[in-house]
Amino acid sequence: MDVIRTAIGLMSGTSMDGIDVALIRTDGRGFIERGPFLGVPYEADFRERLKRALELSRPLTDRRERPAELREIELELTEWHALAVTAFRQRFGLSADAVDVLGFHGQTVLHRPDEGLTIQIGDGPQLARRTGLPVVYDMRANDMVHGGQGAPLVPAYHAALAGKLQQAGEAVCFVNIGGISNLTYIGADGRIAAFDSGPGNALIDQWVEMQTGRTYDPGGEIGGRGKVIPALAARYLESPFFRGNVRRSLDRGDFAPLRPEEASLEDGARTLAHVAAASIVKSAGFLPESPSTYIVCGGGRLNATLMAEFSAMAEGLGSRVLSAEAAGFDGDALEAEAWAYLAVRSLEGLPLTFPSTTGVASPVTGGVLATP
Ligand SMILES: Nc1ncnc2c1ncn2[C@@H]1O[C@H](COP(=O)(O)OP(=O)(O)OP(=O)(O)O)[C@@H](O)[C@H]1O
Ligand SMILES: CC(=O)N[C@H]1[C@@H]2OC[C@@H](O2)[C@@H](O)[C@@H]1O[C@H](C)C(=O)O
Repeated sequence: MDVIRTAIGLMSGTSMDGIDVALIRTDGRGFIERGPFLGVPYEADFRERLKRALELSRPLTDRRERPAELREIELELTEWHALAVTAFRQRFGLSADAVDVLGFHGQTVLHRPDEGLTIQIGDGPQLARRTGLPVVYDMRANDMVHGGQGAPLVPAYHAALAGKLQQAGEAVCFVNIGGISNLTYIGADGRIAAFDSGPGNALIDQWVEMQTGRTYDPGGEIGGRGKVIPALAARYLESPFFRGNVRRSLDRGDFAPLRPEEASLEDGARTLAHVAAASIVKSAGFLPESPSTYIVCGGGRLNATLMAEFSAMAEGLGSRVLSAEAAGFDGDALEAEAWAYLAVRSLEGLPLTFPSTTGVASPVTGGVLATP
């Protein structure tokens, strides 16, 4: 029988809003028992530090390079993760020996798949020392070494979850609307296709923050009062990203933010919600077939304006749209759960990525193990 491990996944995504912490028990294959979840938001000052880390990383050409200030931020990020693990353990009464491994994503600070470069900051050995737990980290690198895009990695977990769906026997597609959005299609025959689909919340967040100081559009309420400006939407939707047959993965900075003079607060938020919704539908055109059901996870599912647009577009094409919760999952926890799942797969030497998920030449494992 396969070994079942208890793993905690730690995800700090492109929205840079905090750390998602989730526990699962799994064999890294078909057995998955989902446990608790905790979101640990960053303080405003630290979000600024992360933005600074993106700036500092822009000129880097070697993924191991750490200019002094970037290294400082890496250690601060690692400490935030150690504190998040402590908070999670205390909240859910978990002793140290109740957990077998941590799956540590770190923070992507630069992602240039065309140059074979992806950089995640986060010090795995330091996190292992601070928590006293084994840590699997740096899970994107090996995929790139083998010709993959280095993202998305969550599809392996989506595929495992698909077996639990009532919709089994139909083509389903997980949509993650984070800072960037990505899709995982699982056909009725189990076939997988996955790729980044376009800008998600990051453009909306940047716009709303620039105009109001709030870090996102709560419930999509601001955008709900605006109208779509077609010429601005077209500027994003006519990007070469949506053309050509090779799907590529995205960096947070690949789509330029709106400029203040280009729209009112409300019209900008509405236009960018439209762009996020339409990007998913455009990219879904590259799936093997139109899915019967979309299952939406990530913070973007809480933006009602974005969701109304996406649902109308998808339903117009004959697909049904469900929130992760309606499908029996936790849409906030899913990426962190995935990182826990991938950590266990890494320990087992199982592939994390596949030709149909990242374009890697053949299925490869990944991740580096640090022990306390
Ligand atoms: N109540 C809400 N209303 C509207 N939007 C929300 C709400 N809560 C979260 N969001 C949006 O979701 C974002 C966070 O989503 P999520 O945590 O899925 O992203 P991420 O994991 O950082 O990104 P990625 O998946 O690209 O790595 C926030 O930045 C915000 O834009
Ligand atoms: C390089 C990087 O960090 N990419 C993220 C980002 O955020 C969403 C999308 O772009 C996805 O490709 C990926 O994250 C998810 C968790 C993934 O790898 O599946």
